[in-house]
Amino acid sequence: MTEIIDGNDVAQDIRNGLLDGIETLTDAGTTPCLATVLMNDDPASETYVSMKHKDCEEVGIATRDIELDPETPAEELFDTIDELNADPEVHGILVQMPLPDHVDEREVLRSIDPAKDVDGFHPENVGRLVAGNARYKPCTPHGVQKLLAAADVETEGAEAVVVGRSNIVGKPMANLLIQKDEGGNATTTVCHSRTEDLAEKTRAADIVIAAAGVPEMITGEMLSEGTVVIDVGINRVETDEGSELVGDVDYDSAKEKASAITPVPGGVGPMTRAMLLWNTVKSASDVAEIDVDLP
Ligand SMILES: NC(=O)C1=CN([C@@H]2O[C@H](COP(=O)(O)OP(=O)(O)OC[C@H]3O[C@@H](n4cnc5c(N)ncnc54)[C@H](OP(=O)(O)O)[C@@H]3O)[C@@H](O)[C@H]2O)C=CC1
Ligand SMILES: Nc1nc(=O)c2c([nH]1)NC[C@@H]1CN(c3ccc(C(=O)N[C@@H](CCC(=O)O)C(=O)O)cc3)C=[N+]21
Repeated sequence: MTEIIDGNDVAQDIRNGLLDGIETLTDAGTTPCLATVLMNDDPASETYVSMKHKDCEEVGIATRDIELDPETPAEELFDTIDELNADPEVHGILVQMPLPDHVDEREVLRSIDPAKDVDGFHPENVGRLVAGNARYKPCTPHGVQKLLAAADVETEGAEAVVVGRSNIVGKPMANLLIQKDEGGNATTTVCHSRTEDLAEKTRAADIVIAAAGVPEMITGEMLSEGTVVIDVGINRVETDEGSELVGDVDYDSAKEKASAITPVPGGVGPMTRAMLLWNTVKSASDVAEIDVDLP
């Protein structure tokens, strides 16, 4: 039987596991607070940001909701980030990607106070992650680690294949998998668009993590029996019945081979949001100098 790993369930467990810590911090006068900055008109981004706010509300994390017109001069975005950096009540800052073309994404990531960079995208935090001294694990790869742990998948000694090498998913995922740490110690191969024979790599894997942004590209035919399949992809495709959300994995054929698999939606997506809350609580706990148990 193939185990369907339910990301909504695991994410709910994470949120529940944060409640005590949030209460402790709030009672001590430090209510964790996440600020989001949205500067694009993409309806999907608006949906994700509003889901993040709803999650925060559920667990008692305060929020700031900043929306800038996509035409806004870059200077104004930097002023906004500076204000949030300086605001002692704000513990996490998330600037929703993508940004408009006239805004330099790297400059934005550098401008966020690394202590409030709950995405973990600031170069200082990227460096710390690579050096094995992470301050914030990036939310999506961290969420994948939690999903694997929840499904009792042993990463130590496993052959892991990550499909995709982006800065937000593929690279940090591979970094976590090779860490000498729980949820790491995997022998990890990173594949990308120039990989010669992808199917040869995925067939040799115990764990396949698909983050290519190509709808349903990983098929059952590319997998060996018993592989654990984590589908990070979120692609909106048009079908005869209207628009539909699909992953990077061809779910039906992959499910025939996999020992465990994540669905889309309801897999990695909710975990990304849960780990954002996790990082925000960690930030508040660091500021308050109060240790709280994190799930
Ligand atoms: N569930 C969640 O919470 C999140 C989901 N996502 C989703 O995950 C997916 C990946 O996102 P992201 O990393 O930002 O995407 P990017 O487009 O930044 O990166 C995609 C990567 O996949 C590689 N790739 C593209 N086509 C192929 C191919 N045919 N074979 C092998 N590798 C390929 C690219 O290679 P190259 O470098 O050579 O171009 C690149 O490294 C998207 O569907 C996105 O929507 C993203 C963030 C969070
Ligand atoms: N600074 C920044 N940080 C991000 O973490 C970030 C970003 N920018 N830009 C966009 C991507 C994408 N992303 C998702 C988060 C949650 C779901 C999610 O919750 N998905 C649900 C619902 C999907 C739906 O119904 O639309 C699911 O898969 O079940 C999806 C995608 C975070 N991103």
